[in-house]
Amino acid sequence: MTQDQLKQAVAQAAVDLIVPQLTDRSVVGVGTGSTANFFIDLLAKHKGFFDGAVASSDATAERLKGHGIPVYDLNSVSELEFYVDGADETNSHLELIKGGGAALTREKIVAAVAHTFICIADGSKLVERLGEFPLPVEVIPMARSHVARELVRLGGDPVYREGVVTDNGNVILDVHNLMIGFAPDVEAQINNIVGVVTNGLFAARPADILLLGTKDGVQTLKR
Ligand SMILES: O=C(CO)[C@H](O)[C@H](O)COP(=O)(O)O
Repeated sequence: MTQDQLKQAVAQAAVDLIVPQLTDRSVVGVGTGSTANFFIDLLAKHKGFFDGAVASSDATAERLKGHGIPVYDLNSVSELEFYVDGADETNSHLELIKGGGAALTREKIVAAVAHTFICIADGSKLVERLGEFPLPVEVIPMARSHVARELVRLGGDPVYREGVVTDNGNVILDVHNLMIGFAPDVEAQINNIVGVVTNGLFAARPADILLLGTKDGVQTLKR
């Protein structure tokens, strides 16, 4: 199976998991990226059986609207049963690295609100130790150099993602070669640097369910 077929399989598994639990009042949190896009396209076949969605990026909002799925501002939604999103890396504790698509901050916000965070990923994303994928950090533009110096002090090699501006008007530093020991501590330490909006470690709020696409089928891992 190709990587895209694996992504499609996990997207379908997420639809199969959540759709029977949705009502006409349900609002679904939707992530960003190619795996999330497969999910959106498959979820759209069930529109009308749920109320709408909250999007983790402008791109996702556009795709949802393109399918005729109503998109709500998170502030107008009192309850979010599910958040479905991809990841750049996951470990067996369902701690993640996200932000390859620069949407990490809104993704983290929507994940924080949702009761159940379902991560959908092809098997290549499962790693023993997080950190081979450079850790994205969203930074207020004027703080870029300061944050980069602090990240070097933490042992990382930050690289400015040239030409990328997030939906929030900020910039991204991708941190290479960072030793991620206890992920919740590293997440908090980086978020404590003045000028950091957030970083792409999802350890304080990991996924609840991981649907992992392998050549032997979709595996379900739970925390
Ligand atoms: O965090 C993300 C976007 O900010 C994505 O979930 C992550 O980059 C995975 O993307 P893809 O599904 O295209 O492999």
